[in-house]
Amino acid sequence: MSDLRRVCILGSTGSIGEQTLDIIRQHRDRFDVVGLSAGSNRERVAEQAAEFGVAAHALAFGAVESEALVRACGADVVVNGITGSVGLGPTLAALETGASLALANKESLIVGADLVKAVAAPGQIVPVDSEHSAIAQCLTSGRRDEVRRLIVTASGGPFRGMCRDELRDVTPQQALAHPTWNMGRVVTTNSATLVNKGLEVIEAHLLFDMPYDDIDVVVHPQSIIHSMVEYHDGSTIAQVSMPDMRLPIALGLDWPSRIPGATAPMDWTRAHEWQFLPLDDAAFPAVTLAKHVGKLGNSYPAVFNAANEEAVDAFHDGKIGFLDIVDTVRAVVEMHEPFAETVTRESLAEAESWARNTANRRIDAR
Ligand SMILES: NC(=O)C1=CN([C@@H]2O[C@H](COP(=O)(O)OP(=O)(O)OC[C@H]3O[C@@H](n4cnc5c(N)ncnc54)[C@H](OP(=O)(O)O)[C@@H]3O)[C@@H](O)[C@H]2O)C=CC1
Ligand SMILES: CC(=O)[C@@H](O)[C@H](O)COP(=O)(O)O
Ligand SMILES: [Mn+2]
Repeated sequence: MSDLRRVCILGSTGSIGEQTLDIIRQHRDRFDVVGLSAGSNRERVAEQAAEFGVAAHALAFGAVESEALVRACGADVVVNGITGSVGLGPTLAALETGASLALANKESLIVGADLVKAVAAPGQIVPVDSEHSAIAQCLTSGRRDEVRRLIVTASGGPFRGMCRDELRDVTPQQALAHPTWNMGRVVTTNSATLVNKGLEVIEAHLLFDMPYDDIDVVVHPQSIIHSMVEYHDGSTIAQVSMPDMRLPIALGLDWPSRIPGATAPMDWTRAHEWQFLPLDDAAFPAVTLAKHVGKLGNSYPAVFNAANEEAVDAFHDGKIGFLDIVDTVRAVVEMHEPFAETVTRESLAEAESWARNTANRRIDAR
């Protein structure tokens, strides 16, 4: 029996997926790829399968097929790098198999919070999102009952420093020019609106059981400090590294072991400065809105996310302006009434479908 760690990569053709394969390419003596899935990019998946020796029956396309793959491939660790709330089924499937879940697909945890937490064993979800990986690393410095606050850092995105009026006419191309990270289209747009930071506050609450009022956001344009934990003795522990997702992905593959050379270390011989700024809530209200839906719970976070996914598409299709993204999300959230007292897969699907239709009706009426 081989002692290689068996890895299944969902969303293998995307930014997270490709970077996961980069790490495995350097460490073939530690990892074996046993499954690959994507949305539609068959050509790239075929190339990856040939390079990593993955059998044709261990390739899947689409969310439902990814779920079946996870159940069949016998992975020790499943990397969920799918984009969007379609990642929920695969996340639940991975947890049900008992595999470790290296979670980049934050949407699945946020929309399916109660369902995901009901099936996840303690420590089974290893966050790959850079801020949450940072917090997980910082949390090893003290006891949980000694933690006072989590401080989630935000780059501020490409429009940092702009007021609402200046944001009105920014273009999709400008929104995709992230100052520090090279990522897929949805998460990059969400960074520009700060919806990503809102989702990350909910993600932090769910992963680390911290009350919303003890989770702060601070703008740190350099993306070198990936987040921080403040302890009750006044000490703050920060995780510092270059903005390179290969570090949190590598930790996700074999937590808590570290993989040598996952990223280039900081160069401390060079002068550089770090800035910390308060969030401009008037220009970027998405974080406050996300905290509000997080506190409401039930299907509200799913509705927030689904409306945002529709609005992001509409923005890139030229149907709405940049400010309309969060305005649409807010309007849909304000109209929402949960379909059930207790969340189920069915009630979530119903709420998401309602949110998408409501968002699109509002978008089309413009
Ligand atoms: N990129 C990053 O640095 C970071 C990303 N994340 C999170 O990781 C996730 C992935 O982001 P990112 O890699 O940037 O996104 P990308 O858009 O680059 O990649 C998305 C991947 O998901 C696949 N996919 C899309 N739809 C489906 C579907 N219905 N079924 C199966 N697979 C599907 C795509 O396949 P195809 O190519 O065939 O369309 C692609 O492989 C997101 O949740 C994001 O928020 C979090 C932190 C950092
Ligand atoms: C790399 C990563 O984790 C992204 O989710 C990142 O957080 C985006 O940066 P900002 O949302 O801070 O602009
Ligand atoms: Mn992040």
